[in-house]
Amino acid sequence: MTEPAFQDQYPDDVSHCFGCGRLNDHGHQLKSRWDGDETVAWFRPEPYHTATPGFVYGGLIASLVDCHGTATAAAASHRAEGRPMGPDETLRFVTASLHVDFLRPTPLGGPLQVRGQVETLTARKAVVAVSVIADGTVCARGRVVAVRMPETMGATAGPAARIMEDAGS
Ligand SMILES: CCCCCCCCCCCCCCCC(=O)SCCNC(=O)CCNC(=O)[C@H](O)C(C)(C)COP(=O)(O)OP(=O)(O)OC[C@H]1O[C@@H](n2cnc3c(N)ncnc32)[C@H](O)[C@@H]1OP(=O)(O)O
Repeated sequence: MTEPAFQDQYPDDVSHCFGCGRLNDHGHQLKSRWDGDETVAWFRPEPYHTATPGFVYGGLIASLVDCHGTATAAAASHRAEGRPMGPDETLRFVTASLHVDFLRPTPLGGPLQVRGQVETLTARKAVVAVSVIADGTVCARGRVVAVRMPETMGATAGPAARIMEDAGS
């Protein structure tokens, strides 16, 4: 049986993210999982994710790197501390820094593989290298610095909570 995705184990209060929140009907709902010591997610861009005809919009690619990076940080932290992921056991990470190099145009039409590798991990911070691969070719490389989420960013903390509530999510 397939392991549940990291994002499907996030508690409800951090599941509204546009890139990966399972409770965001308008978002990408990215799903990341372990693949040995690396992490992997698959995403098929739609025609409305176009940059120029036939190629994927860079902002979409950046959001895949972002959400796969922070999910990898959370999962790696759980693994390092020997704590299973789950809604009651939360090590939450947000993006402090997001860097993306677009190496070559990313073709639209097929699935993209997003792979993550933890470069460094401490209790408070993870640095994750992420590759975006189309049909075996690395089209973009990114690096995410993910830091433990401040309390002020929880779902009950800001106006976003009210916006999501109003939207019925
Ligand atoms: C069951 C499983 C549960 C899992 C559950 C997970 C839920 C996971 C939430 C889901 C949601 C998805 C999330 C999507 C990813 C977003 O898109 S998140 C949205 C975008 N990000 C933000 O809005 C973050 C806004 N920024 C902040 O709140 C604060 O600046 C931060 C990032 C928390 C950092 O706070 P700070 O007080 O500056 O941190 P500080 O202690 O100074 O630094 C900590 C470390 O980070 C480094 N650092 C800080 N900023 C930077 C930077 N810009 N560049 C490089 N390094 C930096 C520092 O140098 C320091 O490094 P060390 O000295 O430890 O080596």
